[in-house]
Amino acid sequence: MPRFAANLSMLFTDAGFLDRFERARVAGFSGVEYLFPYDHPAPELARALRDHGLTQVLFNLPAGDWDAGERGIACLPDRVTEFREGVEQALEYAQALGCRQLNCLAGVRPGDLDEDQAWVTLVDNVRYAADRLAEWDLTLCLEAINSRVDMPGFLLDSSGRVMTLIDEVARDNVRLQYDLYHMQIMEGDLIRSLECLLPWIGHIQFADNPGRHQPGTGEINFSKVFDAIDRLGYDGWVSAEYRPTGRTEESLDWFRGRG
Ligand SMILES: O=C(O)C(=O)[C@@H](O)CO
Ligand SMILES: [Mg+2]
Repeated sequence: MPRFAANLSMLFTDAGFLDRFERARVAGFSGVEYLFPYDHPAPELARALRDHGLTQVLFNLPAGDWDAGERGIACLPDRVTEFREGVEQALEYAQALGCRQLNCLAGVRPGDLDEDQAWVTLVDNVRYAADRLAEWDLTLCLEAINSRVDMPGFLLDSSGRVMTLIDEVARDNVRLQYDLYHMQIMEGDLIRSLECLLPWIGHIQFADNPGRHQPGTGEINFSKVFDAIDRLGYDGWVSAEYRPTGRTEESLDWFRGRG
C-alpha cells in the first residue's frame, strides 16, 4: 500500500488550520502537507505535528502573492532576490518541521516576458535552490501543473518540460513532483508514464478528474494506479490533494478500502 499523506490545504477545510492535523491523524494518515507554512510560527506547526505523531511530507517555497493569483516566482527575472530570500525562509521551516522535500513552483510567464529569459531565470533559480537544499540533504521537487484548467500560462505544464529542466539543471537532489490530476488532464497514459518516470519522481499527489474531487468521482482508475505505484516499488509519499465533495471523512473510501 502506498504511504498516503493528507493535503491540509484541501482536506478537512471545515476545521481551522491547526485543527486539521488531529483530523488527519484520526482519519488514519501519518503524513501531511499543505501549500505554505509561513503564516504560522514554525514552533506552533512543529507542536501540531509532534502532538499528533505526523510527518511533514512537503510544502512549497514562497510563491509570490497567491491570493493575487501568482503561482510561483521562479521564472521571473525581476523577482530573483525575493526567490532567494524565500529559499532561506523555507529552509528555516523545513528544519523546524523535519521536512525533507520542498516544492518549487515555476510560475506563470507574463505575456511581455521573453520565453528564453523566463527559462534561463528558472534554471538559475532552481540550481540555486537545489544547492542550498543540498547543504541540508533536502530534495527539491518541481511540479508539472496543468495549463488547460487550473493554471493557464504555467511554465512547467508537462512532465516533459520538467524532465528537460531536471536534465539542464544537473543537480542530484532535484525531482519531479507527479500530480496524477494534472497529468491526467495534460497527458493521460498515467501508468505507462509512471513506469517511465519513476526514477525521477520525488513526490506524488492525486485527485480525480474532472472536478478535482476524491477518487471514484471521475475517470481515473485509482485502484489500478495505486497498485502500479506499489508494483514499481515507489517508496515516497502519495498525497491526497483533492477537494472533497462533502465532509472529508466521507470521501475516504479509497483509503479505507486499502486498509
Ligand atoms: O496545485 C497543485 O497541484 C499543488 O500541488 C499546489 O500545492 C501547488 O504546488
Ligand atoms: Mg499538486
